[in-house]
Amino acid sequence: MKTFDALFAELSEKAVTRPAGSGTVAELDAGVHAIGKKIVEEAAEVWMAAEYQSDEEAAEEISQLIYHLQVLMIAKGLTPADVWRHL
Ligand SMILES: N=c1c2ncn([C@@H]3O[C@H](COP(=O)(O)OP(=O)(O)OP(=O)(O)O)[C@@H](O)[C@H]3O)c2ncn1[C@@H]1O[C@H](COP(=O)(O)O)[C@@H](O)[C@H]1O
Repeated sequence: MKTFDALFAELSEKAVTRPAGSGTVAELDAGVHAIGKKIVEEAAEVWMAAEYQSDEEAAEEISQLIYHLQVLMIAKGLTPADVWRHL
């Protein structure tokens, strides 16, 4: 099972190596404005799934929101430690 840190390491490497066909690379190239819109969209899907769908579907939407938040962190040059220190 993938952890937050493992996904962040994988996405960070893709941002550097830029493999063909990577959705992460495409999203990074689209820029912070586009990533921000994706985050808002995924956050709404999390809300709807939590209120009206199964726990499994809610968990899947939460995983997608985490993914897009990580892409935004990488686009901004933020590390998990930059975030954790505010918790
Ligand atoms: N965990 C994820 C992940 N979660 C969500 N997503 C993206 O977020 C989108 C969410 O899709 P939705 O269900 O909201 O459907 P959608 O709105 O129709 O999607 P789009 O039309 O916007 O693509 C998916 O299409 C994926 O592009 C993810 N893309 C990649 N990963 C993981 O990131 C890693 C790197 O991926 P690549 O960069 O693509 O190699 C791999 O381990 C992947 O498993």
